[in-house]
Amino acid sequence: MAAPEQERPRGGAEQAKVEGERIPSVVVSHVDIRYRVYGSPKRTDPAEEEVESTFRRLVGRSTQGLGVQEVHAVKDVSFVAYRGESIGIIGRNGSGKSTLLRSVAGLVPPSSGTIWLGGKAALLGVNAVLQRKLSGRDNIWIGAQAQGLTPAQVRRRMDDIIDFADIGNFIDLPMSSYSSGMAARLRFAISTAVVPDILIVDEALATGDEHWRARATERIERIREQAGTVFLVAHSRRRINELCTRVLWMDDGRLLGDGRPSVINGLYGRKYGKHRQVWRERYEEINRVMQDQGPDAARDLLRKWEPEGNW
Ligand SMILES: Nc1ncnc2c1ncn2[C@@H]1O[C@H](COP(=O)(O)OP(=O)(O)OP(=O)(O)O)[C@@H](O)[C@H]1O
Repeated sequence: MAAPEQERPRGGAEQAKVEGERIPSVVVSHVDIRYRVYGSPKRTDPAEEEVESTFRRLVGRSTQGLGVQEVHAVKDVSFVAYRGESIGIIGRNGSGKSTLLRSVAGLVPPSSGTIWLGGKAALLGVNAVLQRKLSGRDNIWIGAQAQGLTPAQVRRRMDDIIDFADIGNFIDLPMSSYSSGMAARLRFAISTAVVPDILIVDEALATGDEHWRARATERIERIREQAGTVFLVAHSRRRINELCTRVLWMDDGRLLGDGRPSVINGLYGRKYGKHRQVWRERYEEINRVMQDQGPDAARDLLRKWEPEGNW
């Protein structure tokens, strides 16, 4: 793995002295990512944007509008991640967290700048592709082999993966019959069956009950201990505090802060204050309602909070 000019270590023994035994796993150097979009202009009110983004994510309905524009989602971001770190990404909706991590996973090419990886990166996101028409068991076959396991290895690990996903008899039904929480659990179980060098988790922990969260947390912790690097986007600062050794704070596409969770979360809380916290809690509540009662109930709740919204 090459290092970019400005971050190039002095090498050999000198590097070990300077950085201890830290081994870089991801180097992101001056990365910019732009999307071309067809639609209405971006909302500027944070509350509106939050509700809209949540709604889009939950019920999959896109907003309509005219015109072509460019969204500059990630702006000149640079950092180095090391093996053994678990790094939380925080920032308001639309600040570029997912885009940055999708780019680290190789799914979105940077418009400029460079990303070096010291190993294989696996994205464990809400958008990971599984086959909805196939059963959970079939998806394990395909998904685990796609991650590099041999058929014999999949056979050996099958029970463990099924056990971890904890979806009972649904394992032999098509995934189209799964609740979003069940699908997320299966996805998580498949993605973590192989310990990747770099694991990227995008909000997977936001779905599910306390019991599931505890198990998922334990699994992430185990992967982290196995010397990989974990990136985590979560909408709860408590989760980030529990799981991460370092936090990157994205704001309007830029990397605004990088440091220990206690320090960065403190700053973040002061910047966004109470209003922000209210919407974070609402976000979690709407996720729960969506999962337990479905999209109609979620829409009712959104209407109650934001009567002016177009739900
Ligand atoms: N596929 C896409 N096409 C066009 N624009 C996109 C696409 N994905 C994201 N964007 C835009 O890029 C910007 C950054 O979005 P991104 O999803 O990376 O932010 P985020 O911080 O992860 O947000 P959230 O917390 O809502 O998930 C936003 O303005 C978003 O609308």
